[in-house]
Amino acid sequence: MVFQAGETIFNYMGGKWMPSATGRVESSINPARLQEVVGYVQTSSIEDLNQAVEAASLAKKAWRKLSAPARGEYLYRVADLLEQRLLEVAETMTREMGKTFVEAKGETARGVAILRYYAAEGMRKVGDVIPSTDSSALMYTTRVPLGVVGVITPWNFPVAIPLWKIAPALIYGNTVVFKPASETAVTAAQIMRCFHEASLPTGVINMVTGKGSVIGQGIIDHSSVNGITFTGSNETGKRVAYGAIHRGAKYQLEMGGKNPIIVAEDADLDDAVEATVNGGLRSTGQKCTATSRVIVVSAVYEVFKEKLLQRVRQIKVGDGMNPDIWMGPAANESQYQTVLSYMKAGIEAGASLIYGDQTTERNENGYFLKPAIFENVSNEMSIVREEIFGPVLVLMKAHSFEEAIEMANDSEFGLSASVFTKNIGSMLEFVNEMEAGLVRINSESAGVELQAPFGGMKQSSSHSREQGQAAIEFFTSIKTVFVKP
Ligand SMILES: NC(=O)C1=CN([C@@H]2O[C@H](COP(=O)(O)OP(=O)(O)OC[C@H]3O[C@@H](n4cnc5c(N)ncnc54)[C@H](OP(=O)(O)O)[C@@H]3O)[C@@H](O)[C@H]2O)C=CC1
Ligand SMILES: O=C(O)CCC(=O)C(=O)O
Repeated sequence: MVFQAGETIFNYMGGKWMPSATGRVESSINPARLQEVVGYVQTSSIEDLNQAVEAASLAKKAWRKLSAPARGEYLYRVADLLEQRLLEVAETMTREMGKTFVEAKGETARGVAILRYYAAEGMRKVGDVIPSTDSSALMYTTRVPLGVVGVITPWNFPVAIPLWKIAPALIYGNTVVFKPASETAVTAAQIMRCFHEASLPTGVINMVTGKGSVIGQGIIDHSSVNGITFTGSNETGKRVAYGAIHRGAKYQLEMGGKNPIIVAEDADLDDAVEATVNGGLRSTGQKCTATSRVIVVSAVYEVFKEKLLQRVRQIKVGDGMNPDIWMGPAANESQYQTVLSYMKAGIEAGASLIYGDQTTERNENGYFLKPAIFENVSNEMSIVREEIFGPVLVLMKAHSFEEAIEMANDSEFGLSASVFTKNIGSMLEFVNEMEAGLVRINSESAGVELQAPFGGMKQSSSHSREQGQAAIEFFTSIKTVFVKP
C-alpha cells in the first residue's frame, strides 16, 4: 500500500488494511499550512477494536512459540524497510505534527535503531539458575509474554514512542493492538506499512485509529488485553491505571514533566544557554523531557539572562520543511491555545514576560508561536507548576546551589533534570538529591538514549522504566521453575 497525500488511512488488523464500519473520518491537518490535509483518519468503533483484539488473541500462541531469534529476524526486516523510507516517513511526520524535518529525520533514524536493538534482544538470556535447597533439583527463572498488549501513544514522537513500545512487546513474544494519537495517525500508518511488508504473521500487530475516549478507553476496558503501555497526559494516564487495576491488567505509564535546568555559579554559561534553548524549545517545547524551569544561581543570573535573550532572538519560527527554520508550529489548535492561555495566566499572576508575545494571533498559515521567557515568577504560579508542553521557559533565581536543588525538587513531577557546573562536588550533590528518573550533567534535559532505562519519579510515571533492557520487566512475567528429576 502506498500512501498518497489526502488519502484515508485504514485500520490494520489480521494482516489486512480494513475500512471502519462507521464510514466516518477526520482530517489530519498540517499545522504549518492549515489548508493542507495530510490524510483522513478513520474514527473507528468498538466493533473495529474488538476485531483487532480478536486477531491479536488468535495470533498470540503461535507467535509466543516462535523462537525469540526468529521474532528478531522480523524486526530486522521492519528496520530495513523503515530505513529505506526514512525521508518519506520523516516528511509525513513534519507535515502532520510540525517538528522540523531535521528532527523528524533524526527521530525516524532512532526508530530504525530501536527496531535493531530489540531484534538483537531476541538473542539474549531471559532467566537465571538459582541454587535450590534440594541439591538434586534444578531451579531457574524464565520469562513469558503477557499475551495481547495495548499500545496507546501520543503525537509528539510519532515514530520513536510507538516503536520503543511495539518492538520490545513483540520480541518478548506478545501480540499488539496499537492505538496511535489521532493527530499523527498518518505517520503511524507508515510504520504499519513497514510491518505489513515485513510479512509478520497475521494478527501479530494491529492498528486501530479513532478517538481516545472510544478506542483508547476500549483498550483499557477490554478483557482480552493483558497489558497496556501508555505515554501521554497525566489525566489519561490515570484513567489507564484505574481501568487496568480494576480488571487486573498490567500497565505502564509515561506522563508529564516540568523539568528543571540548574545553572551554577561556575557553569559554562554559553553551553548552559545552548542546552536551555535546545532542551526547552526544540520540537516547540513539546517533549515530556523538555526544559521548562531555568533555575540560575543569583551571582550569574543577569549575565545568563542576557545571553539567553540574545540566543532566543535568533530563533526562526515557521514551516519545519524549510531548512532555514529552527522551530516549527505547535502541533495543533488545542496545543496552540493551551500555550497562549498559560501565558495569559502567567501575566495575570504577575510574572514578567521578558520575551515572546501572548497576544500572538494565529498566523493564517499555521499555529506558530514565538518562544516565550518569563521571570519574576513564584512557585505557586501555574506556569511554574504545570506542564505547558510549549516553547515557554520560566527563569528563576536561587541564592545558592542548595536552594536551586530545593527549588528544582519543589514539583509534582520528576522526569528529567539537568545541571551545569564544573564542580564535581556539586555534580554529585545534584545526582544524589535530585528527584528525577533521568539526571544529566552539563547536558540538556531532553535526549533519551534507546539503550538506557527511561522513566520518571513522582507523577511522571508509574515508576516503571521503558527502553533498554528495562523493557523486559513490563513486557514479560517471570516464571520460577523447580524441576525434581
Ligand atoms: N508525556 C508526553 O510525552 C506527553 C504529554 N502530553 C501532555 O498531555 C497534554 C494533552 O495532550 P493529548 O494529546 O490530549 O494527550 P492525551 O493523554 O489525551 O493523549 C495521549 C494518547 O491517549 C489517547 N487517549 C485520549 N483519551 C483517552 C482515554 N480516555 N482513554 C484512553 N486513551 C485516551 C489519545 O488518543 P487521541 O489522540 O485520539 O485523543 C492518545 O493516543 C499535552 O498538552 C501535554 O501536556 C501529551 C502528549 C505526550
Ligand atoms: O526526549 C526524548 O528523546 C523523549 C521524550 C519523550 O519521551 C516524550 O516527550 O514523550
